[in-house]
Amino acid sequence: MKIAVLAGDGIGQEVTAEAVRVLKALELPSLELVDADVGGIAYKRHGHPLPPETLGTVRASDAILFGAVGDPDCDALERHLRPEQAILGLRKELGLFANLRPATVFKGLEDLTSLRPDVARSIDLLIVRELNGDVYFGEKGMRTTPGGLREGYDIMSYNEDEVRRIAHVGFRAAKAKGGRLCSVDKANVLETSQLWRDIVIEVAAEYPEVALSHMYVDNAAMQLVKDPGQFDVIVTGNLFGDILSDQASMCVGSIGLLASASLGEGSFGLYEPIHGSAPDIAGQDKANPMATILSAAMMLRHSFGEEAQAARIEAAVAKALANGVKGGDLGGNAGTREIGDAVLDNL
Ligand SMILES: NC(=O)C1=CN([C@@H]2O[C@H](COP(=O)(O)OP(=O)(O)OC[C@H]3O[C@@H](n4cnc5c(N)ncnc54)[C@H](O)[C@@H]3O)[C@@H](O)[C@H]2O)C=CC1
Ligand SMILES: CC(C)CC(=O)C(=O)O
Ligand SMILES: [Mg+2]
Repeated sequence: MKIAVLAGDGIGQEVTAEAVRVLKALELPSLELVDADVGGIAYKRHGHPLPPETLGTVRASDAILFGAVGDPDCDALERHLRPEQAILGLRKELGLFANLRPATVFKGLEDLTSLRPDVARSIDLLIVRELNGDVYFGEKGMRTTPGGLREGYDIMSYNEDEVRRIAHVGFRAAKAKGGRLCSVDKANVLETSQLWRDIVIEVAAEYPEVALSHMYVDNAAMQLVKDPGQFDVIVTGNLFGDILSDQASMCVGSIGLLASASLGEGSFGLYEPIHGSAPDIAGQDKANPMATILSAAMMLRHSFGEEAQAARIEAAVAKALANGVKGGDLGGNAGTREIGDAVLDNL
């Protein structure tokens, strides 16, 4: 069980340290953790946000525990040198095309979400976000219009195989979870989305037990706060999934609670909180590490088949929250380390 630990920038360092403490406390006999630089810190040390040494470490590992990348000092760099390219590069390079982002409200947090408690109580959602395509990976650049204006462009595209493989992930998840799959697109405007919808409908024929629906992304954003309980699984593209999952985090209380798994064809996976490096609170012991701790649980489940250990971590997080251990993101005053301690105490 060799895990590459890529803590990255800002609160990535702080939250990953707590997840590592939790993993070590499980005393798994074969656990091996190897640190590697990624993001802005890697750029500063090695001249690249995803140095070859880091890729080497990752390729020799069974899974990645990832913190976050992003550093305001690096925002003026050429795009290929910016910290965010590291996470995009890892996802693409390693073929991690399926990003699972569960959003479930923990018992006792129903009053602390951005929704009315009776609405929040119903949320038990999995967002399946495509991670290797869409506008994030299309041709992009700056050009000058015939009229002399500067123009930025980013090409949005999906080919049918890319849609088909993520559709299968969505259908399988929906089958396991409760039977409803909602495919979110913008087929009323975008050709990319029209193909997405056509292919999802094709794939649906293989999953007669799954109730498939389609929703435009603008409506989905609204429905997510109006009645999140209507969704079991949402399958959507890279951009829409990125946005809707940040929104879903506030339906369960905080972005500091949402974990994720990025998977490819095999057991290898990258596990990270859905949030970024949060420069506004970095280095202040204010970050909630629970999303990263829960990502470590997803890693044990998906990459190593350690269901009991994963459930143990999840139960410890739930108990810590039920005991009132809350960071500033949930209106409490527990620090990052204190939250980590509380999870450890409840393991
Ligand atoms: N996967 C990754 O590494 C990601 C990296 N980023 C990068 O992170 C940097 C900051 O981006 P933002 O748009 O500000 O998004 P962000 O997710 O870092 O922060 C958004 C807001 O949520 C708060 N927040 C985030 N995580 C929290 C936690 N664990 N506990 C308590 N509060 C938390 C922050 O303080 C901030 O107010 C940028 O450079 C961005 O590109 C953003 C998202 C994902
Ligand atoms: C920083 C971006 C590359 C990605 C992002 O916001 C995300 O994956 O949630
Ligand atoms: Mg995001």
